Amino acid sequence: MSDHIAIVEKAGVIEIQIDRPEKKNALTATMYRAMTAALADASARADIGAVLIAGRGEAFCAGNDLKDFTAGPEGGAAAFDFIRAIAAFDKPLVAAVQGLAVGVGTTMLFHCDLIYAAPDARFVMPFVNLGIVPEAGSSLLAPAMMGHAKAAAMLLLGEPMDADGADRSGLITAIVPADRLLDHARAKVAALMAKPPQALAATRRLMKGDPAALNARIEEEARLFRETLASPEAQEAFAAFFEKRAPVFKHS
Ligand SMILES: C/C=C/C(=O)SCCNC(=O)CCNC(=O)[C@H](O)C(C)(C)COP(=O)(O)OP(=O)(O)OC[C@H]1O[C@@H](n2cnc3c(N)ncnc32)[C@H](O)[C@@H]1OP(=O)(O)O
Repeated sequence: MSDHIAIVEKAGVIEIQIDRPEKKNALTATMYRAMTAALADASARADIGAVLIAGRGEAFCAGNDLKDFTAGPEGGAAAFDFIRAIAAFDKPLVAAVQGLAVGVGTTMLFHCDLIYAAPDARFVMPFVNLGIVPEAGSSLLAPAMMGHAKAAAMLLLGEPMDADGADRSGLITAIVPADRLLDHARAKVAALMAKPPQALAATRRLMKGDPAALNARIEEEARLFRETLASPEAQEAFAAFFEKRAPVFKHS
């Protein structure tokens, strides 16, 4: 359970609503655990047909809580459990994204089937800037989805991508006006729920293909992520964030 994750269940759909607007919906270990539990629940129950992920407030999700990353060697463990759960999730996943989607706020979307974004959506994967490496299989999925050159601007330079760019790159399904975003995403979930479930599940499995390469990449990323998290580069990047200053990286 988490105060900052609301689980809303209606008509065979579980909605995971990220609800920590004062921290731009940054995810703590407790929040990841609540999301992972909701996915496990949705997967296990025959009466649940789909999951919708949304963020309350002006941002979708500012990524991992950076304070949690400084919490010792276990920093990031709950995040990787969530990543494994969402990558292996076996029912349709729909996301509604407004405002910022940073780090895992973007990379979780690679595992969603339908992604609707408000015009102000901004997608950022700033791992290199933080002295760490990409996660959730994004080092494999981002180049595959948007091409190496666009993925490099996001993953090597840490450049943001706006809603139009994300629409052109195939990162999202469609742009929807902010005031209709959640209703639109819910209507698409309802449309999925009206489909023949066996055919829908089989089609989704076929579209995802053999998961072996993705799972291997997620684990390789996790290993490097743990290593880099403890590096002086990452420590400097996190300290700079909380001290509200630019980081200084040493070249030796
Ligand atoms: C396995 C997963 C890996 C990852 O996800 S790596 C990615 C981690 N995420 C980040 O690096 C994003 C860090 N946050 C930011 O860069 C900025 O924030 C934003 C661009 C998201 C928003 O900027 P602005 O609109 O100017 O808001 P603000 O004043 O910086 O943030 C409002 C409050 O939210 C806190 N906050 C925002 N993001 C995080 C975070 N990721 N971890 C912890 N706190 C965060 C801030 O510190 C501040 O708090 P206060 O009002 O107390 O100063």
